[in-house]
Amino acid sequence: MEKVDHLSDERNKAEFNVDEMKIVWAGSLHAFQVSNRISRLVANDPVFEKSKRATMSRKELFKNTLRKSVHAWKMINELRLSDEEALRLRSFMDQPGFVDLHWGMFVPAIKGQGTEEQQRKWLPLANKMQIIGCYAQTELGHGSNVQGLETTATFDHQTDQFIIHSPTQTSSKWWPGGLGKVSTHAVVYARLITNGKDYGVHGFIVQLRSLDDHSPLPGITVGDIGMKFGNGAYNSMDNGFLVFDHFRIPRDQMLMRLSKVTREGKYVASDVPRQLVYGTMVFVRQSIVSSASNAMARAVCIATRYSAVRRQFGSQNGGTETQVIDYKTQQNRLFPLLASAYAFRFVGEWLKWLYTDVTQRLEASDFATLPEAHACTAGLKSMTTSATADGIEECRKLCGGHGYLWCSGLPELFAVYVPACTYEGDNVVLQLQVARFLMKTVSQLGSGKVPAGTTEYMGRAQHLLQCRSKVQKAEDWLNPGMVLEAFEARALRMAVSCAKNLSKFENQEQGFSELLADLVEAAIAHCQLIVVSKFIAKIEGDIKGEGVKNQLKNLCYIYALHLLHKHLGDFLSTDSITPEQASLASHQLRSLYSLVRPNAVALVDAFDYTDHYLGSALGRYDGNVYPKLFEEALKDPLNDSVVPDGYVEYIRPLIKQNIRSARL
Ligand SMILES: Cc1cc2nc3c(=O)[nH]c(=O)nc-3n(C[C@H](O)[C@H](O)[C@H](O)COP(=O)(O)OP(=O)(O)OC[C@H]3O[C@@H](n4cnc5c(N)ncnc54)[C@H](O)[C@@H]3O)c2cc1C
Repeated sequence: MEKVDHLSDERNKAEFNVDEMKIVWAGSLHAFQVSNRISRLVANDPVFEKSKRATMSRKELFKNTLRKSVHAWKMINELRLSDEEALRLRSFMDQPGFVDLHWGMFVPAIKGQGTEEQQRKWLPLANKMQIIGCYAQTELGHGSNVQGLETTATFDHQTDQFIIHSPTQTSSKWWPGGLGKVSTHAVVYARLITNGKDYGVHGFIVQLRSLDDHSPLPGITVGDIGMKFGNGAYNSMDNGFLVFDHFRIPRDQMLMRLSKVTREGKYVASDVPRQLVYGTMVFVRQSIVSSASNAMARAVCIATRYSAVRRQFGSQNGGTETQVIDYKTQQNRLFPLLASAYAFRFVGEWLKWLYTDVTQRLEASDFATLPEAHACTAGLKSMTTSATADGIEECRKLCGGHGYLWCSGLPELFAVYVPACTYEGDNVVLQLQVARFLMKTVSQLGSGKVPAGTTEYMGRAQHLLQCRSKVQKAEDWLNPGMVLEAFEARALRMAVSCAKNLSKFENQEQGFSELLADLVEAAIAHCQLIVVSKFIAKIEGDIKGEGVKNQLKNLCYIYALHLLHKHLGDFLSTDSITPEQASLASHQLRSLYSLVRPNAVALVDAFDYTDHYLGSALGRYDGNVYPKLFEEALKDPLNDSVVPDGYVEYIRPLIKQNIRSARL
């Protein structure tokens, strides 16, 4: 049968080379080729089928995850996939599971915090998956406040062991992914106590389950914490609890790269600087920012294709109705999200570079840029995940009623994505770390210390505190210098205003608590400036492909001007722009929407997502939405029979007015 493409008209309208844009989106020709090949490999393998997840019981879903994970592992080995290809395969498999934590947290923790000897012992086992690990930090009583953790690791001089213990119910480990049912080992964070002194929280490698029959070792109680938000969704993951009852591990299972305990029980800090741990944190957070762009892109791809297919109102003389994507309200909600997907992609790319830079500097014992790198990754993790979670929900609404159907792919995407606002640091707590860093930077202005990296603009404080925007006509908002100056002035003025208000308090900490909300706003303004500036840097660079750069320029200014519009209060109250300039920005934004409109479908095609990965009846490549919706509906277990179970017991007695015969 000939394939229909309901979106071919849309694709024909594109004013740029989509294949070249695919390469820009992927980051390089090589990255595109890997993603393209691996995503199709996954899509064509029946084991990776995922459309029935919503109707599976928790146990079926969990077993299905085990099956997929082991099948993926087999493919990785048989096809001798590289680390990069294996990572892509797990990501296109698109089912949260224990492997995410094994590769994403357990292995990096050993690499970052283990001595060379410990790495030689544990990494080969982990790399072959002969042991499966998780990352057990959070407890029932404490997550954000890591220093408040209660689990103890007390050194026993006589046996040369640590005794790991959960002294209270609130000290039970609670949340670690992969812990509940699968992991054989964990990196456990506990308070190190030796010679009666508490040295604070440290990491330990702890075996949890027998490698013969998988039963928990004596002294360990472990299980799953129960169902989470949304059907299917994140419930494929066995987030777990863990209670220790005086469980013993050999001394050499303390992760000893940064500090160690000697045979005599002496605590010795190593000469390896503590800051090295931050390198791992920068790595994990940059990968979260990349995932944010992926999740945003998935949601936007679904909403854009469906908005082009869906028609409501506007028919004249029996003609076709208006595509909902042509409504300016739809564009005003959708196109900034499309622009955000690209913006987060490029800032994620830059963060990868930053990670390499930080690592090289750390190796040369240069810690100068670390606080700035740490603050900016924390802030970007927070800002991009919050915007993405909100963006997915907005895309669901953009798809009207059908967006609420499971088979739209959006409810599950939201349910799986939204905890990214909480794990790896609660988003508000992270912005407060950024705010502390900003307050410190402001307080040092004038001291001769020159702000660097993403705070470089603060070095131009004198100018930025006084300057007036030079925007005079709408097109001026397409001038990178003018856009950047408005964002820099706003961010700096908000930070300086917080610093001034803080200085009114005698007690700085009390002042900080009072001003928390303002401080978070200032931190967000700083992070938005980073994303805007990295997008501008991207479009000012060398970009190949007919029309590609033009499209990216349009998206870049949509991203910036939409933020300006959304946070107009900040821009106006800090006097960074005038009300007239704000209205010119809105005018320019509307023109940009018109430029993006004919390219919208091609711009989401550039993500190169397979229908398998999208998992959406609404976002299908061919736009053949309505037959697919029917097909999905008919698959529902309720439609297995025409007359439902329960008819005889309940419906019939009700309509026959014979309730007494109902089996209650
Ligand atoms: C799906 C999922 C997977 C997870 N996986 C793991 C894992 O593998 N391993 C692991 O160890 N943990 C894991 N976690 C736990 C996660 O890391 C913590 O939940 C997270 O760090 C937040 O901490 P919390 O739960 O203590 O939140 P809380 O800190 O209790 O947050 C509650 C509220 O208090 C606010 N708040 C807290 N402190 C402050 C402050 N100083 N100032 C202002 N407001 C504040 C927060 O903003 C939030 O609104 C996972 C969590 C989830 C949801």
